[in-house]
Amino acid sequence: MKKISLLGATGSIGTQTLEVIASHPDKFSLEAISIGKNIELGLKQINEYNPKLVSVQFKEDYDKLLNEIPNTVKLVYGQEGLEEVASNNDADILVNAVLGSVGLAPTLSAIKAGKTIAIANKETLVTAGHIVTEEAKKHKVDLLPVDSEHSAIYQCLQGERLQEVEKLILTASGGSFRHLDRTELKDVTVADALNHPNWSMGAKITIDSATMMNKGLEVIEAHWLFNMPYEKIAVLLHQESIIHSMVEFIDGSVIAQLGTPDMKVPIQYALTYPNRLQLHGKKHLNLWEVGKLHFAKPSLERYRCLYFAFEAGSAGGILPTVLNAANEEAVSLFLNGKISFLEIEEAIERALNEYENIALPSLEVIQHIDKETRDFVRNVMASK
Ligand SMILES: NC(=O)C1=CN([C@@H]2O[C@H](COP(=O)(O)OP(=O)(O)OC[C@H]3O[C@@H](n4cnc5c(N)ncnc54)[C@H](OP(=O)(O)O)[C@@H]3O)[C@@H](O)[C@H]2O)C=CC1
Ligand SMILES: CC(=O)[C@@H](O)[C@H](O)COP(=O)(O)O
Ligand SMILES: [Mn+2]
Repeated sequence: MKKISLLGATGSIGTQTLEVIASHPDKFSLEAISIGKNIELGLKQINEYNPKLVSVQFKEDYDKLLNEIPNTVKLVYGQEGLEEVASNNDADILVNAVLGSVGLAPTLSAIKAGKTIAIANKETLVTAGHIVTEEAKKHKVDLLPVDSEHSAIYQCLQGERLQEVEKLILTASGGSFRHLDRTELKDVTVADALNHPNWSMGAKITIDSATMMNKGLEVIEAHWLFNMPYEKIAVLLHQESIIHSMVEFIDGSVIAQLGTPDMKVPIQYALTYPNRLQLHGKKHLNLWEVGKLHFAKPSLERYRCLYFAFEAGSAGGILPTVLNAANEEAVSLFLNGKISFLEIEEAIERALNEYENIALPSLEVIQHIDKETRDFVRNVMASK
């Protein structure tokens, strides 16, 4: 029986993780969950899954929930609550499916507690990849990718040697505006941007897919997870999202991982690794029905965010932190109707131009610059 704790239980990855857990009650049990603002769903999850430890984001919700949950459940809240769910319980594995760089401190707590981490929370690796991977190495903790592309690459690399890799090829759907050129992006709406062609996901990552910052963050995530230089990471437009990513080797062989777009596959693989389990209710890929797959080279002029991510990632230091924080803030402003779609990339470019680089930033510096960048983006976009 594998004991699981889950950060971000009420989100898109979180709810799918709970479904995977529920579908194999003989294999998995749930120890602890964190909930953000969605207390109604969180309460349902507590009653259905009966975790021993629950964290909520806000003190007001903590006070409210105390009288509504069984007294066998320990309730905690805030940043410390996230860290407790990540580390202070009997779980063997933490699924980190929280959104944003708020996931960094709990990830480090889980590593120090020796928990294996199934990581969906890519912002944590982008903002502090050198610290997270160093700590994981030091504490001999496995970081198992949940992101579909990185899970695909992880699967392609089984039994292979990293030094025989020529290139990691991350596939990208192109997002909700892939059929539009830049002049047509001026007046696109939030509702249009949230309409991803292939995946049903949380709002922030869906906007990231539309700007292609998602792929940019994934390039940096791949750099850290697979210890691969940026020159050996490439992005390929693939509109069907059936090939989840590929690895090219020095002899010219290319190994790919394919499947229908369904996040339960990489979630479950991270929970069962190195084994596999039946995935209940899944429609398997039928290439006879699919017929054709399409590929194209993404233009870095069209997808500015992908360009910024390659630049910031390659420069390293504090710039990936700035990139991530500026993006988180700009996407939030866009979702709240405060800025336009194209202003997301404008905000990120301004933030990147604002900072002198700092080599090998400490955790404290990262946390400071993360906050400062968010303030900068809010102020600069409000004063336009
Ligand atoms: N969705 C997908 O298919 C994929 C997602 N990912 C990555 O997984 C992560 C989660 O994405 P997704 O599930 O789509 O996101 P969602 O927005 O659907 O869910 C985010 C979760 O985090 C919680 N949360 C958000 N902010 C805070 C906070 N400040 N403190 C505590 N909890 C918080 C939310 O709580 P609440 O809703 O209760 O407020 C929710 O449980 C992201 O890093 C994303 O890039 C990677 C690959 C695919
Ligand atoms: C499901 C998943 O892993 C997402 O990150 C997905 O890749 C988004 O799709 P695109 O970024 O390719 O549009
Ligand atoms: Mn992905």
